[in-house]
Amino acid sequence: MPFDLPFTKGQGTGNDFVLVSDPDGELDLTPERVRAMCERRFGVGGDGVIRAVRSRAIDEGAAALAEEPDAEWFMDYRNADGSIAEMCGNGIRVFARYLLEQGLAVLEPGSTLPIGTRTGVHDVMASATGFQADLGRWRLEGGEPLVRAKELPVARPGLGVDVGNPHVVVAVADDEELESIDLSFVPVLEPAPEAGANVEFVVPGEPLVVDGVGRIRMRVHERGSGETLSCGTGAVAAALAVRHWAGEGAPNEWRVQVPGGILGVRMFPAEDGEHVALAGPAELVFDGVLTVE
Ligand SMILES: N[C@@H](CCC[C@H](N)C(=O)O)C(=O)O
Repeated sequence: MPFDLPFTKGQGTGNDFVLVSDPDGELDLTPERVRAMCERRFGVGGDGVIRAVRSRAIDEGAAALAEEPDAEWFMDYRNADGSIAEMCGNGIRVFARYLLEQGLAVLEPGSTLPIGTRTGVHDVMASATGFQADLGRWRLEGGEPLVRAKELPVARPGLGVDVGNPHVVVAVADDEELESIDLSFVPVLEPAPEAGANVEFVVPGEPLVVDGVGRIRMRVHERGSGETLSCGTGAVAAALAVRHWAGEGAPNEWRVQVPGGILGVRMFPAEDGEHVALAGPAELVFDGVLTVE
């Protein structure tokens, strides 16, 4: 039986999402339904779907509650092709804005909102440009997969970066080369990571550092969504990769320019090792009601 599903459209630096509320975990979010919602001509349109579900209502939420009993809400993120992703850096800021505006959560000035995800609990707080999320620990993957992309003149070595979801960052020659890549075609990685990867094409700034802040330009092809105007975890991976390539003395603060705007990335020491935080805007655009088949 078709049923009505209220939704909110949101975006962060142009990475756009369809958000739905399902507090008791009753919605069967099949890949077909996600694809229909994200379809830009026949549906609402989006790079992904975000379901707000109470952590206690789903099995995956149990780990979040064990880590942080105050993580009442779980961000269930799906890519536009219906696949499940571990994490979404732009999505978590938009999710926080959604919870607050729906009256589902409260964020006192100076406090943090813990949000359950498949990569653990992440604290979100207000920031100058919108929200900042502590995305936790990260790691560089071994190996240098070769990256081929349409209109990229040569295959270039990439650097695998795991920020909860998988990324491969590849530096290209200059802005002209960055713009010329045709990301309507899926970049080819060799060897191909089993679970796929988001691929970030970056141009480090010249100069790289201005007033202590590193600068990067980036385009991205997202696993499960294609080229997007922005990828938050991708910006984090890009900053980590460029800092790694720059070596000793490279900054811990980065400004990443993506087609949809600017994101801030900051690495900082925490009790369990270095964490990385992502800051940027998060907007809700419109509300509606979908008829779901
Ligand atoms: N756009 C997101 C990342 C969404 C998930 C990604 N496509 C994946 O499959 O890992 C972001 O802002 O981080």
